[in-house]
Amino acid sequence: MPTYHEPFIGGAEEVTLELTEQETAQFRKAAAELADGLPRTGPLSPALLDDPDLLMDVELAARWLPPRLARVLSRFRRAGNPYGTLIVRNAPIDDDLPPTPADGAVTDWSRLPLATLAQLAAVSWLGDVIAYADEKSGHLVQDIVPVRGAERRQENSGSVMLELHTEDGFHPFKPDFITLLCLRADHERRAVTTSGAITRALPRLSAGCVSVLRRPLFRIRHSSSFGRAGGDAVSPPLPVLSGPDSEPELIADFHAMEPAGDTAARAFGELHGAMSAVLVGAVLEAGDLMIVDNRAAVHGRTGFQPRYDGGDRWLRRCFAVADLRPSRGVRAAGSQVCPPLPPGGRP
Ligand SMILES: O=C(O)CCC(=O)C(=O)O
Ligand SMILES: [Fe+2]
Repeated sequence: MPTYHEPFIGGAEEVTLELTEQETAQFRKAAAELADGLPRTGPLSPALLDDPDLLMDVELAARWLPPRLARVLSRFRRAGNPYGTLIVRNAPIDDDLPPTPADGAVTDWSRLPLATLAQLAAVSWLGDVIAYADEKSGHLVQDIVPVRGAERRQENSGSVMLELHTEDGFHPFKPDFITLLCLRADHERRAVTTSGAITRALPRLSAGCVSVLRRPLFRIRHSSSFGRAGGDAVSPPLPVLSGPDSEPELIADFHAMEPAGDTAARAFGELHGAMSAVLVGAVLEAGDLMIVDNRAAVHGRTGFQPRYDGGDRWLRRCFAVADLRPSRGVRAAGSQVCPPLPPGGRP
């Protein structure tokens, strides 16, 4: 009788940078100085972040990040690493965190200025921040929390195992980098954020499989929030692999991707097996910042048990693209937010 085996998930020590106390203090100082420049009266709306002057200030302040961190981020942007993943430990976050929001969004982040600006500062070393009106209200920094009733959804509001995926693989301006800053771990430390890099999976794939994965035989169903008006939108047929033989780029989603025909389905199954064999991951703790190169690796998460008691797992997510220009035709002037996808999915 076939039995289900949890995939082996390797440790992420090789890609982890643990900041020293001094480095955390230096990072905190840069974020705190930015926070001091924010309006001080009334609630701070997340929409405030979509402001070219503020993002410019963030970029300038990021020059004062600890040099060891800045170097690692800059190198990752330029050259990546074999895991397509970085974990920075001991990033600064706010001391007096509010309860984890039950409904999946914080509309006032006046108690989260440090975490917010620290994350944006780190992101500015990777590229330009980007967001999508279809997703989490277009917030540049988004709250990722378990939502009651959504437990079984293959989305970040769920708490069952989240299948490996490219983030927004169907989107013409998908992110190049995903950053996840943990404010609170799950109660039982069961939620392992995983990633699988194509360069590490590649040696396990047959030549036949690779050639099928390079053909446009794979469509992705849009996440429920995107391009909804026309019903269940799907992407045009895409190749899973593209680019150089030894270091290809990857778009894959083991929940939402539909291979066309048996040959494509077999190749996709082979890729899933290979990815599952090379996974690395970590239970993210408060102050852990995980960064995934969305072109080089897929990511996912093991299941966990939410309690909905205000102390649940809470990550904050922020995306970057290496080049903001390709999306200039769809974004409003001065905004980093892509408008809703039309029903067909293409702007
Ligand atoms: O919850 C996690 O660790 C990852 C969630 C995820 O895939 C995402 O927010 O994009
Ligand atoms: Fe994701």
